[in-house]
Amino acid sequence: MSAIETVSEQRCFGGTQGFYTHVSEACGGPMKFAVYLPPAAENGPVPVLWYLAGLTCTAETFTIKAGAQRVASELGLALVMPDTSPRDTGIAGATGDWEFGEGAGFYLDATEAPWDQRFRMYSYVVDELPRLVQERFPFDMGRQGICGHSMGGHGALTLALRNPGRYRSLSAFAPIVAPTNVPWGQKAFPRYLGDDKKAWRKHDATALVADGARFNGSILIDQGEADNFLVNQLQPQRFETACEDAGQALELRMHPGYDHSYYFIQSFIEDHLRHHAKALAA
Ligand SMILES: N[C@@H](CCC(=O)N[C@@H](CSC=O)C(=O)NCC(=O)O)C(=O)O
Repeated sequence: MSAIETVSEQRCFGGTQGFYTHVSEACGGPMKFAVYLPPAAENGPVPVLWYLAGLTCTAETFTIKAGAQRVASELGLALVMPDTSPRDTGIAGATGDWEFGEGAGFYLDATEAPWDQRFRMYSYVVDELPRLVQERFPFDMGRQGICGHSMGGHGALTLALRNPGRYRSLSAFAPIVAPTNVPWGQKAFPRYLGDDKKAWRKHDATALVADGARFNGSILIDQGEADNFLVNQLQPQRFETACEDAGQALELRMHPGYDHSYYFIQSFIEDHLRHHAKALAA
């Protein structure tokens, strides 16, 4: 595991917004990530909220567009924003398609060549990056939450469901809840994971809940009703039904007029941060 190099650090709401890079073992090359440290971090370890972004996004997208730092500062919550995939992989077919490859890592460890060499975002986000950041930043790793948007919402749900006890709070904006049943997953999963759909189920939040996985707490999901991807790609009712059948606590809030953009995320990010801060209170 290589050292973290600082790209930039700037004062923000009394804390520090930083961008960093390091060489990742899991992803076989350089990776970028962002961290917001609230002012409370000057006095001791603070709880950590992981934010996983969607297709086409980088570590900058949420950091710049969501407007999360003001409330994170107030709540004493650190934010960590990983990139959405390895970059500059040189793998044929890894660029040029916004739904697959670079910028579209789907928070899984690919098992199919050539993707299995670099596209290992599950191990990166669950294992490598937490070990790295806890050495550098004053994080209370006993108080971690996870949130994400769209492909990153899929990441947040599947990582939390697969790692009981790791994350004490869970929320998502417009998540892909059933990738095995929608075009985004049906396009990416055969290439990353092969054709055996049994292997896809542990990367599908709805299938995970149906197969017995649970999150110990209530899951918050916000979804815009004017989201262009709602009917074809997102289908939150699939997850809602699975949670109802399983007795998994879920608050799914539908918002008329809101689309898939960061204007939607900006509008509700404060609710999510407060949801996490409440669950992560010491
Ligand atoms: N280029 C695409 C649109 C891509 C897009 O909307 N990406 C979303 C995430 S979609 C699911 O993971 C996003 O977060 N974009 C970043 C942003 O700043 O909005 C197209 O042509 O439709």
